[in-house]
Amino acid sequence: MENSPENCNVKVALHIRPLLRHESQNGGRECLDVVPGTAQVLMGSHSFIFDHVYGGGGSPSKNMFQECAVPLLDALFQGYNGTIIAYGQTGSGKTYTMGTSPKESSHTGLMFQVMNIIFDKIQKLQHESEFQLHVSFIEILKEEVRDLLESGITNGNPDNKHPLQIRKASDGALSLSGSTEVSVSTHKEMSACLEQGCLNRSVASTDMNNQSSRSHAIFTIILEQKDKNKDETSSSGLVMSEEYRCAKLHLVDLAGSERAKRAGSEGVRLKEGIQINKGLLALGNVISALGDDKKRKEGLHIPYRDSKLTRLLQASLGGNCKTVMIACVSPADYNAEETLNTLKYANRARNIQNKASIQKEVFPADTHKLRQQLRLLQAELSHRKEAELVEVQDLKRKIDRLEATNSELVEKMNEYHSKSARVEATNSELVQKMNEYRSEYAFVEVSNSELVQKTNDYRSKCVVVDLHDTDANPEMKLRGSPDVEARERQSREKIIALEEDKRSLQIERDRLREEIARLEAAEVQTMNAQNPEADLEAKHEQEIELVKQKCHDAKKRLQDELRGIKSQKVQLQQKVKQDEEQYRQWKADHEKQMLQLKKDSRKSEVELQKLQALYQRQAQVLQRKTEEAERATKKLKELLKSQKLTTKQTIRRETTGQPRGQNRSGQIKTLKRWLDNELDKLMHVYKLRMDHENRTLSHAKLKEDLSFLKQQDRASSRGRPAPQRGPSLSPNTRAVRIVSLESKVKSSTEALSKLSSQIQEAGRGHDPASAGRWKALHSLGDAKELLQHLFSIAIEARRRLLEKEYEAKDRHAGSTQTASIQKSSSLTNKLKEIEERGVKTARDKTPSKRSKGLELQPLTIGSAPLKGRATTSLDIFADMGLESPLPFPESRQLDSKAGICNRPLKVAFKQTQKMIPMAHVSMKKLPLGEQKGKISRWRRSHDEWLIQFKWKWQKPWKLSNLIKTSDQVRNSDDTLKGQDLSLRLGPTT
Ligand SMILES: Nc1ncnc2c1ncn2[C@@H]1O[C@H](COP(=O)(O)OP(=O)(O)OP(=O)(O)O)[C@@H](O)[C@H]1O
Repeated sequence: MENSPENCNVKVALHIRPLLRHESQNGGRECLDVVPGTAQVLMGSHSFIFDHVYGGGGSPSKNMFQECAVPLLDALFQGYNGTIIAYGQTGSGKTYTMGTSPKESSHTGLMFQVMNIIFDKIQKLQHESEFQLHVSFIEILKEEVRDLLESGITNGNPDNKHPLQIRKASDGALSLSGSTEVSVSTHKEMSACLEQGCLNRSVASTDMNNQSSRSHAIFTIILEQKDKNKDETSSSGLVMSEEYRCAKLHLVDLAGSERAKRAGSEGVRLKEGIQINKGLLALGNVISALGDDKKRKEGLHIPYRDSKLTRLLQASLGGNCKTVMIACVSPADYNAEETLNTLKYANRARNIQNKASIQKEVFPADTHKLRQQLRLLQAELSHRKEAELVEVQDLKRKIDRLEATNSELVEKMNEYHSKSARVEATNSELVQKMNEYRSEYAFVEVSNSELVQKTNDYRSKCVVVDLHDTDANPEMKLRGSPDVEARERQSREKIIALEEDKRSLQIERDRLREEIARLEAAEVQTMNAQNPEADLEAKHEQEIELVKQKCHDAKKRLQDELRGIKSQKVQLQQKVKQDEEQYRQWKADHEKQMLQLKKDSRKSEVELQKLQALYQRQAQVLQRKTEEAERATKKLKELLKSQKLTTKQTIRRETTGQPRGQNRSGQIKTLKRWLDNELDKLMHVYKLRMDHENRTLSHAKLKEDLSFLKQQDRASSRGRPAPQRGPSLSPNTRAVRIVSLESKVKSSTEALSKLSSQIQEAGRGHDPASAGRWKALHSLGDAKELLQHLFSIAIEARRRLLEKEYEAKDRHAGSTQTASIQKSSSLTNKLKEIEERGVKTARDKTPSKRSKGLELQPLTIGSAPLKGRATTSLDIFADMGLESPLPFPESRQLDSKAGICNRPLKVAFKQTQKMIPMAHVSMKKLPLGEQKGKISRWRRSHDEWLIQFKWKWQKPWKLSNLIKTSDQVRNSDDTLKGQDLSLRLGPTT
């Protein structure tokens, strides 16, 4: 993924904010001085130099973006990771500088401007590259990493969310598992993410800062780009691979260090402050370790793992990143201590060396598509999840509502129950009262009837008394008695009272009746009132059942969908795995092809070198041959000269009349020498002609090969199927071979023309049928001597011919023998196999019969030498169905050596082969010189044939060895021949 890293130091800029109103009101004075026109800051006796100083007499703050952020943005588009870290005590202006505040004022901060530039750049470069942007926003609060873009966090209350885990990838890069990466395509979308995160960030008021950040925040912009012009296109037009650059820009707003006392923090704020200081301390330690040259060189441990903050900033501090640290300080003198600390750390951070490299990756074409697909699917999945979440929440809300209604109803029901109990109690009271009244009424009735009875009795008694009185004492009646009157009055009063009682009792009875009726009505009403409640209850129960059913259905549906999503996820994972596998496969194939190509090119190079060596050697051979031919021509000339001289001497002798018998033996010798010379010359001409013929043939062959290769080359360059003959060659090999063949053809043409001129020169005046050649013969005696000499030469030639015939016969017999041996050996092998199979079957059946197989061992052993012998060229020819042009007499040595039996005797006798005694080897009969000549002739022709064969069939790089050995043989032959020739020519020349 990465190319060679580039060393770059962490750039440090100092940002001095102005004195705040409350600071100046509290009598705060500025304690920092900036040396004008430089980036040097003085604080008391301390002096610090930074890369840039903004504010407080340094460069204006507005320059900060151009000088600190723009280079990082340029690097981001080149593929480098970048980080901007704002560091400093609480209230020193980090959030203000970075613009990580949800307020409008954040628009002056770096983040807002970074976004502007990024989208401007994308707009400008969109014709060259494809871009994709993602953002993530996290905070480290109380040593826990939290996602600020996760849905569900509101107003910095992420307590209900799980903290993110830091994971280390196989390449050593750290990542946050499960952090939200939002794809953004517009400035608005990105700033919305920033705003959302800022709102979710933990902020609280302290004595030092009204809006103090309680966490370290990291806003990451991930820029993926694909160069449109850098696709590698294959000949078929398919895109083979794509180059991707994926770089990240981290914008870090740290929480400020604070003193609990000055910040006035208690409780939660105090705990937060402790955690913030812990993280910053760890960061300070890392900066110290990295900023200390000595420690760094000694390779001492860097305590990245001491806090989450340092772990996450590991790449930015001493890693693969271009980093700018903005140290924010307050100029107020009562913050001097903290400011000095910040300056010290910032100064140390300048020594930190990062190794930034371009985050480049080459993917196969479909990876991009797959990534997009994956992204789409992930988006769809999250969309679905969200939709499901909404649905579930709806259902939950519904359930809550229903449950509330249900509880209300239950409450009401309970109320009704208690009411009805109360009513029942009242009812029973009433019933009791009614019964009481009834009993009272009954009693009243009884008393009433008693009274009526009594009244009636009285009345009747009074009537009886009156009648009696009137009858017995009329005077009394007249006078009237006071007792009777009193009694009468009493009775009347009694009656009136009773009447009165009766009336009141009747009234009471009526009232009670009314009361009873009312109570009965009330009871009926209560009964009626109880019934709707039950209805309502039943209704509610039904509703609850319905809702429960709905919930159950929804749950089931959700479970099904979840299952579906899970299976989709599994499928996706499998697909991704498959794609990865395919990619791996492709990569492996590609690497294999690359290796093969490298191997081929290496081979071609070696081949080229070998062919060059071969060419040089051929050139040497040609030169040698030319020299040889020149020597031969010279010799020929000398011979011609000597011949002319001899003829002249003879003529002179004849003309001067010198006595012939004087130097007879000398004359005869001269004649013989002349004859030998004549024969040699003729033989030389024949040899030259034969050479010419052979060379013409090989020249034609070379030309044919050359034209075929050229034809092949032309066909392959036009993309047409090339005509095939023999093994297919790579274009490089073919080109090399064409060049070598062309040079060969050229040299062969030159050699041919030289040969033909030599033939012409040597053949001039040497016609075998020419009668002029016998002019030197003057007498029959001379002729007889010459004839005798010729006869001995002819006899010698015949003898040689005969020997050759014998030799040919021997060879024929030898090859027949070899064939029969091979046949018998194959038969033996077959027999062995059959027997072994039989033995095996028998062994499988009865293990005791195993020994039988061992009896056949000699046969196997017998054929072993044949099998085990070294492979010769003859075997190769035999394998290929070819015959050697001159079979080497070694065929006899296949199974037997002179006088030595190389196989078990029994087997040797069984087979038809013969042992060849030493004396029978025809070569042994020949004189040493001739034998050498014969072998060397055979070897020469064999080698030539072999070279031709190898040219045609073998790999060219094996030729050099062959030619080497062939040259060696030839050189030794030439030496022998030279010796032979010199021996023969010695006395003549
Ligand atoms: N360069 C500046 N010009 C004017 N006002 C500034 C500047 N820098 C900071 N301030 C003001 O100082 C106050 C504190 O700033 P800020 O909140 O950015 O500090 P901080 O370092 O982020 O503090 P903390 O670490 O507590 O979050 C704010 O009211 C801010 O408006």
